[in-house]
Amino acid sequence: MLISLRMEWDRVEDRAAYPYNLPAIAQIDELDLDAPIVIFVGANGSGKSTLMEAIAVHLGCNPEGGSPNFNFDTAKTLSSLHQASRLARRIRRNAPRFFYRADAYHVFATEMRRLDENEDEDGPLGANSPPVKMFYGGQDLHEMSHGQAVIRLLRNRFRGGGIYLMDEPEAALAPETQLEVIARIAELVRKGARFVLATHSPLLMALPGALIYELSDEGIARKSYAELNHVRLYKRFLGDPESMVARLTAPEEPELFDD
Ligand SMILES: Nc1ncnc2c1ncn2[C@@H]1O[C@H](COP(=O)(O)OP(=O)(O)OP(=O)(O)O)[C@@H](O)[C@H]1O
Repeated sequence: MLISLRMEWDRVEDRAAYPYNLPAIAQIDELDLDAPIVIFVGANGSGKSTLMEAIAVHLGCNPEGGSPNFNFDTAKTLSSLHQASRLARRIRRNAPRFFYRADAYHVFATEMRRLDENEDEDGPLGANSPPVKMFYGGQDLHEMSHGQAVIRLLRNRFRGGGIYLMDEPEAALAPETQLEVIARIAELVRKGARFVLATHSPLLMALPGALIYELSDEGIARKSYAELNHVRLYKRFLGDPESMVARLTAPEEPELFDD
């Protein structure tokens, strides 16, 4: 169970620098995370992945994705947010944990293949451990579609009692698969698992019992599903796509839709 992310502002040298200059991060003193599902929603660049990475590092996960046993990195630079914050939590030392991030998925799948092909190197679970792919349904992740792999991960790898971070899990998923993800996450939560998601999906935002934070230029605020900007925009669009597109594509200055 995650309890909260507490900022230690006295450890921050430059509040004007990334990531402390992001309005959402700047506003945090203690962010309540005490819910079975926590969801970060917000515009591109509002700081969702930055927050997710810091939580992942606190949990001992590889910030580029995977479990604590994975150790690869991409060109992405990790922010210092984890050094300036504390994650209060109550979880078993050996509780399974995993950080799925859509943007690093192919690097993760390639790392799994490399570990399974390289017999001289111990897998992430140590010497004589079974091939890593056995934990993902026995198939090389590169041999399935990205979306199929996400479902495998949720079905075969994630367990009740685990803690799972997912950054934009919807990136590869058809809407009907997102509904399957909702069902599987709800089932795992009933079995004691905990989830933290960053998402743009109005489907996943409807996960029951979720504590939802909206990140924006104004900062970070707890919101109900119906209050979320994303949800209101989707509703307006789907309620009348023709006129919204007509207004956006009109030769005169397009109208913005932020109310
Ligand atoms: N290493 C870095 N150094 C400086 N700025 C960074 C760094 N990483 C991210 N940023 C900036 O911080 C902001 C927040 O990035 P972040 O990836 O957390 O956003 P996000 O909410 O996850 O966005 P998206 O929805 O597009 O994934 C962005 O404006 C980004 O350009």
